[in-house]
Amino acid sequence: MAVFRLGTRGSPLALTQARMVRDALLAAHGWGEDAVAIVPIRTTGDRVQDRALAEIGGKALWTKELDRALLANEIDAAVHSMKDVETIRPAAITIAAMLPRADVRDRLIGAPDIASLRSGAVVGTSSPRRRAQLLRHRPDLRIVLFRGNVETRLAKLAAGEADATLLAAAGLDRLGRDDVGTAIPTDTMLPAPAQGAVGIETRADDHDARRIVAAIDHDDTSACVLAERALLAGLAADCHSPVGAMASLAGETLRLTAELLTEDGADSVVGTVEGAIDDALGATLAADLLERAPPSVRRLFGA
Ligand SMILES: NCc1[nH]cc(CCC(=O)O)c1CC(=O)O
Repeated sequence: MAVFRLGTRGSPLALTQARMVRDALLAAHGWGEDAVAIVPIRTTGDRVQDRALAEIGGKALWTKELDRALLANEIDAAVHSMKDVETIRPAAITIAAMLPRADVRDRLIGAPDIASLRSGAVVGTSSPRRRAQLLRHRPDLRIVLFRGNVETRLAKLAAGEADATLLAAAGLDRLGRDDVGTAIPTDTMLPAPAQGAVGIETRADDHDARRIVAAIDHDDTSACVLAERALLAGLAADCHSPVGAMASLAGETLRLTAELLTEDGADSVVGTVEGAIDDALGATLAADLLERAPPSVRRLFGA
């Protein structure tokens, strides 16, 4: 069999995730080391580090170059942090599998918890969700733009560019930095939709690649993350919107909680739905939230 080519971004976290996918494929198919090749691809999001994501085009920063490589048959599959994958994908690309989800929470680094940050403390983040959720609890905080990969952000913090920052536990753990920061409970900060999930995309018409990748799909993770993504679709939102969402499964029952906030965190709306996996829960919750949202929140969403 030809070598299976796995495209990925080149950041340390992305490469680690690609190796996790490679190892899962080797184990599932009983393949030797050389059966899967990791192909790093540089993305716009990696190149531009100094501006807010929304300013440099917002969408498709992390996926555009990987999409192109996939559609040009330069790779057979692409590995992504599902959190960074646009809500609406090209019809020729399909999400073929997800690895078991890691810790979905955010970790605060620089203070034991949000309440113990000093008055007026500077917190570095480029996430509108984290910013809004922090300001809701602590309107006195000063939020500064923090971008770059996980190591870059930790270095900025160490250099004193901020008093604290927030990072996904999943990314820190995968990089072996499980000693860094304190996890924030999800009822204080609802995570980003799809946080902690690694997904693998293939060309929609590549049935061999789909079958190869589907062998490592973790059903429960896929069900939860697809529900969270359906919510985003119902809101016409993406990973740059101040939205938190988290699904969980208890037996056959899927429970989806989400919240929408204004950018300053002053107004918000939260809701939960429960039902069977194929009950279109994301769309139902999106409609419910939009209906109940204060006008200040509703203005940020909707097609
Ligand atoms: N937007 C960057 C990004 N995309 C995925 C992760 C972490 C890994 C994950 O959530 O699976 C991170 C870093 C962070 O938010 O701290």
